[in-house]
Amino acid sequence: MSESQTSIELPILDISRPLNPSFLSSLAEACKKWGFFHIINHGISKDLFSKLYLLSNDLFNLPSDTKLKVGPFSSIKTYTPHFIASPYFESLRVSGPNFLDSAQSSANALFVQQNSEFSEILQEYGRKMEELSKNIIKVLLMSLKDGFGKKDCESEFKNCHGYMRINNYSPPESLEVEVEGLGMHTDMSCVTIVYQDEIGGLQVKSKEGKWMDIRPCEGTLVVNIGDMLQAWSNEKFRSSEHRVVLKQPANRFSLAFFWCFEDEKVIIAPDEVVGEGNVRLYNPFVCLDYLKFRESNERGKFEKVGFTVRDFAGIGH
Ligand SMILES: O=C(O)CCC(=O)C(=O)O
Ligand SMILES: [Fe+2]
Repeated sequence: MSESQTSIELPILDISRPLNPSFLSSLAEACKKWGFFHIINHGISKDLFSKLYLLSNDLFNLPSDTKLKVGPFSSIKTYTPHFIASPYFESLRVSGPNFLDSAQSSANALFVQQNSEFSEILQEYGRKMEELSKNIIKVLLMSLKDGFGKKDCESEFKNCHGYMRINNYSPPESLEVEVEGLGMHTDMSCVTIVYQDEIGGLQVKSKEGKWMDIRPCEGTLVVNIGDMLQAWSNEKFRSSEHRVVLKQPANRFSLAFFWCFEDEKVIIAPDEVVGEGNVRLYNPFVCLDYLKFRESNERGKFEKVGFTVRDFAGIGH
C-alpha cells in the first residue's frame, strides 16, 4: 500500500434541479470511467443522519455476545461480526421493502427495552433511499446516448428492491500504517448509495490500477454503479473495484444502500443500449445465479479464480 494516492473530482448530481445535457454527458463519462459520482439535495436531513448515527452507535456498543444473537449462526443473520470481511469491520443488514419489520426483528433480539425509534428511523431512511434509487436510475438512463429509452427501459427496473448495511469500522488503537477496513470488491447491485462520515477512506481503483480517494463532503452522498448495471448497460457504465482504508485511529461510520434487480430477472442489455454495430459483451444470465457464483468464491482466491460479472457472463472470458 505504498503507492501515492490522489483524490478524484466527480460530477455532482443535484437531484432537486432540472438536468441539462452537458451535465448528463459529464455524468455518463464519469459512470464509464469511474462508476462513481456524487449526489446533493437528496432530501435526507442532517438530523436523520445524526439520529441514525446515534442509534447505530448504541447497537455497535453492545457486547459481542449480544450482537451475535443476530449473527451468522443465529436464525436472523443480520449482523456480520469482526473478522469476516476484515478484523476492523462489523455491519448490520436491514432489508426492504419492509425496512420496519427487518430492523425490528434485529432490535427485538438485541435490545432489552422496546426500541421502536431504531426501526422507525431505518424505515424512513430505507424509503427515502428507494425513492432516490428510482430517480438515479431515471437520470442514468437519460444520460445514455440521445436521452434514449427512458420510456422503454425504465420498466426493466420496476421490480428492483433495496437493502442496506450499517457499517462500523474500528481500527486498532495504534495505527502506524493504514489498514484495509473493507477489502477490494465490486458491488453486485445496480446502484449503491453510500453515506460516509467525515473520516473518509473510501477509495476507487482507476483503470490503471491506482487507488484514488473519494473524499467525504458534508451533505453529499456517493453513488456507485454495481455489476448488474455494468452488464445490463453493456459496459456503458462501469462497476469499479473499491475498498475502504483506515488511516487514523478513529471509528468510521457508513451506510450503504444497494438497489438490486429481482433474483429471477434475466439480465440482458436491450438492443438500443448495446447500439447498432456494437458488440454484445455479456451472455444473458439470471441475477440469482450470479449472486450464488459470487457467494461460492472465497475472498482470498480473488486473483486466481474468476470473481466478477465479466468472468461469470462476459463473452470471450
Ligand atoms: O463503507 C463504505 O464507505 C463503503 C462500503 C462498501 O463499499 C460496501 O458496503 O459495499
Ligand atoms: Fe461496495
